[in-house]
Amino acid sequence: MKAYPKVSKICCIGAGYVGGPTCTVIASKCTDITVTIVDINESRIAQWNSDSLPIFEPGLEEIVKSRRGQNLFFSTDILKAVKEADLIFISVNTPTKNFGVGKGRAADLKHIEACARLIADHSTSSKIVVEKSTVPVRAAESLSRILKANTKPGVTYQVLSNPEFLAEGTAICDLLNPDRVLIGGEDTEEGQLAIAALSSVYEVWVPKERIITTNTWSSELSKLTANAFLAQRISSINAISAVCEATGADVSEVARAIGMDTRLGPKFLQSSVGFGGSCFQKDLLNLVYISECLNLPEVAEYWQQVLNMNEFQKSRFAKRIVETMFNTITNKKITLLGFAFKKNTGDTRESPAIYIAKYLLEEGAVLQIYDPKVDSKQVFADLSGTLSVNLSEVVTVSKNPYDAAVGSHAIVVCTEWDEFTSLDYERMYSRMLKPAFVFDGRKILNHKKLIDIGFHVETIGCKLNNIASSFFFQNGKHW
Ligand SMILES: NC(=O)C1=CN([C@@H]2O[C@H](COP(=O)(O)OP(=O)(O)OC[C@H]3O[C@@H](n4cnc5c(N)ncnc54)[C@H](O)[C@@H]3O)[C@@H](O)[C@H]2O)C=CC1
Ligand SMILES: O=C(O)[C@H]1O[C@H](OP(=O)(O)OP(=O)(O)OC[C@H]2O[C@@H](n3ccc(=O)[nH]c3=O)[C@H](O)[C@@H]2O)[C@H](O)[C@@H](O)[C@@H]1O
Repeated sequence: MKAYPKVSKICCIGAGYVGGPTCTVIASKCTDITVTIVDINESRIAQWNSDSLPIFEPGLEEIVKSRRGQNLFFSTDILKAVKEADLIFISVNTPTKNFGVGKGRAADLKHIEACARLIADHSTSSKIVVEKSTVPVRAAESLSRILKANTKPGVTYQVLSNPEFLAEGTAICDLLNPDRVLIGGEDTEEGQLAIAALSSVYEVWVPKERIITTNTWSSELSKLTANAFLAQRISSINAISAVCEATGADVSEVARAIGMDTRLGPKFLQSSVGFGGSCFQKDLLNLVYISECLNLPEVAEYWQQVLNMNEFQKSRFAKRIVETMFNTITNKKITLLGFAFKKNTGDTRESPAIYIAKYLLEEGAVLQIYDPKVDSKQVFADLSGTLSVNLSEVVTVSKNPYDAAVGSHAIVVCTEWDEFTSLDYERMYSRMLKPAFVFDGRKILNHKKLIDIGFHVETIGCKLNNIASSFFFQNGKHW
């Protein structure tokens, strides 16, 4: 068996949050490889080819602009790119199934299967096919079977698992300097050669000791496990935040104290309004479903609890807003700062802000929303559908935070954007009705300073000494 020839043409199917940045970085590091990123979504490809990229990711635009048209191409001509490539990444979406068996939990693999069939139908030369999307364990088996059942004479396939661990908002740093690159493949000579071929692409910039290889199933399961552990840490600290609120302990102090234990480490201990993003919930649901299918109900229940705790955290926070504002927010204007699921991204998928906004709207509030990277079209799309209110009458999306505060009773911080920490809160306060409330769902603001200004401040995981606002209630004075 000969080694695979050096990879010279890569096709990436799926120009989303993973396919776009991942293959852009490959193109920038491996200038001798032609990288073509393809998608069925024509407008997305048009945006990748324009000055206004379809996703915001710090550092991405510069790299795209430096390689686009050189060795990096964005195209809707999927067949051409597939035919020409010797290595194909499948980076399509694998959302939670919303119909049929496994509805609401299993991963929907229809896009992966469509790619497999397209590759099998149109390939006239051998390919390494790489699962980049997050998939259930043993998905590569189905992929392999579809490819092999439809193989043309003289064409062979090797299927590898190469899950992506980048986080949005830090994708480019994560890709340039990954903790590890994981490649799973068959334990056969051909499988090992395919692993070596993909590894050689990463070795251009990733130290070899950080490229780890496993069997295919371990690689697939490691991705689900990594996300499950990360989400579990957030749910764990959020569970403790509820205990803190009931006892007078402070979750930030607890997180600092436990995080200095080198066995635990300080990362992913930021208590919040709850985790969001397109993957934690989806991948946990998938792990729960797989465990149930494997007749492991105790395992399924264990991981389900991480999700339950996240729901509890979001609803606790939303209820607290209403309770604090005298148990009624009907017709009250509330300013939402942040709509993205985390800072440095415009992505709103599963954003806790959507949950909070819907809850407040159901309670009769009027929302004035500001997020530096989420436009009003996206906000209205995310809030549409489930509510019994006429959205355009009760939601305004502002271009700056000061406009969003005009006439408002409360500020609710849903996303930890850095710019929210340096706003002029005296100016915000002067535009608001009194008493003016701040609900800091991300624990990023200077609470003491806000209380000194006159705000009543509530946050996650600690009781604040709102002396200034108690004074207001005692004296009934208008501020
Ligand atoms: N978003 C993230 O930060 C991360 C996502 N992942 C995983 O990567 C995968 C992709 O995620 P995202 O990039 O966020 O999804 P996305 O929704 O942003 O992008 C997926 C793209 O695939 C395209 N597509 C779907 N079917 C296609 C087909 N048959 N032919 C051509 N294009 C097709 C869609 O039009 C879409 O543009 C998922 O499995 C996800 O779990 C893994 C790590 C990080
Ligand atoms: O598979 C995926 O999609 C990716 O999912 C996450 O990345 P991402 O969702 O982009 O962002 P995170 O930084 O993990 O944040 C997820 C959510 O948890 C929240 N979070 C994070 C950390 C923390 O300490 N506290 C906390 O509430 C964030 O605000 C956000 O809402 C993982 O971190 C990536 O490794 C993984 O590749």
